[in-house]
Amino acid sequence: MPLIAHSKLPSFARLKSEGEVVLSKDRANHQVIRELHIGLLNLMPDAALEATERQFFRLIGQSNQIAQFYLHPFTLPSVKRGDKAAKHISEHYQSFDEIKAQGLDALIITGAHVEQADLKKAPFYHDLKTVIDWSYTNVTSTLCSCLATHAVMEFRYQQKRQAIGKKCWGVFKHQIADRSHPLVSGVNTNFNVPHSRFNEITKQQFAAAGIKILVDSEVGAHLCVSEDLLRIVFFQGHPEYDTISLLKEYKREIMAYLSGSRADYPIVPMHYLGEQNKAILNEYKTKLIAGELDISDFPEGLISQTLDNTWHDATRQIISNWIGCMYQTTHEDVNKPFMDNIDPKDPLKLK
Ligand SMILES: CC(C)(COP(=O)(O)OP(=O)(O)OC[C@H]1O[C@@H](n2cnc3c(N)ncnc32)[C@H](O)[C@@H]1OP(=O)(O)O)[C@@H](O)C(=O)NCCC(=O)NCCSC(=O)CCC(=O)O
Ligand SMILES: N[C@@H](CCO)C(=O)O
Repeated sequence: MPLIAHSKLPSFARLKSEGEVVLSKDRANHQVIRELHIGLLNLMPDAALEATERQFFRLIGQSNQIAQFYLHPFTLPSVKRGDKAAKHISEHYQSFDEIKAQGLDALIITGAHVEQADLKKAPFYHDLKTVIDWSYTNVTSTLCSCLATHAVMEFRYQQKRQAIGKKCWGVFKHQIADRSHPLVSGVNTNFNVPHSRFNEITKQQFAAAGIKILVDSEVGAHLCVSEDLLRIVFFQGHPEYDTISLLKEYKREIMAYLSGSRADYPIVPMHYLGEQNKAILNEYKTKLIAGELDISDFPEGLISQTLDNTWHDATRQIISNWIGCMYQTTHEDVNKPFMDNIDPKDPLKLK
């Protein structure tokens, strides 16, 4: 929530010059206080569909205890679904036409499980492009996660993602590359983010497209913003992941090994597990391969008790900053992206 500079106390000006959100009394008196409407385009596979809803809903809810958020989940009909997920979607999700009629202040687009680099082969390619085109002109800010970042880079900036050659999988150290942007205000200078991907947009590609890198890491850029510094926010990692998400993916890979759909036994996600948990999983592997245990013995319950989460605080702060930046610029009418005095080329007046 922004501070109101209701007196000439020098600290207000000082904080404002440091990038904190400080409103003048006049601006505060005229600000429209209303609820916010945020869309969630959920492209995650069936098994992760509802967990992903909860991850993003939780982050939005925790970002501010006073503002009121209406969340609008939707998906694309071109994503193939099983019966259970299809029922959930038909009962609880809106259609894209309903979303357009409703109007959104902000949109989150999740990642999706598409391993091949060429996004054109994804069944939802054209539908996703339609949503992204609509959102750029109708929504104040769109936050893209992982594959959605790759898709926007291809659709809007002609930068195609590239196969890394192995899976970037684990929890990695990140550093803030530009401490002056309000999206990273109040975030620790170093923090961790989970990644789970076979593909990447390189730092050179972001730079060539005029995209600003705000958070960087040993596995590449994570948090970036479009040239106007707000309208598209890119995550390349999965900062929304639950503590247990990578363990569930690891178990899925062991199941793939057992069924013969992958040749090698998976290595554990990097920098995610302590020594004791690695030892437990190593012993499990030995006994599984020897036929003494099966997949039902996978020690998920035991390991989950001591898994660390070293990314959630930073993610919540970034989401809170994103909501704040969006609220300061969005129009009173949810169907218009910006207030009349806002320049869409520089909505935060940072240039
Ligand atoms: C790994 C699985 C298959 C696990 O699902 P399962 O149904 O097998 O889980 P389970 O062990 O049977 O447990 C079911 C319980 O766990 C919950 N659950 C399921 N998945 C979860 C997750 N990821 N995080 C947290 N909780 C999760 C369910 O809601 C359910 O909770 P209740 O029992 O309480 O209801 C799934 O999470 C999944 O598909 N994850 C992959 C997501 C993904 O593809 N991410 C990468 C995007 S990659 C990208 O964007 C780009 C890729 C690239 O370009 O290379
Ligand atoms: N951006 C608006 C709030 C949303 O209507 C304002 O600051 O008045």
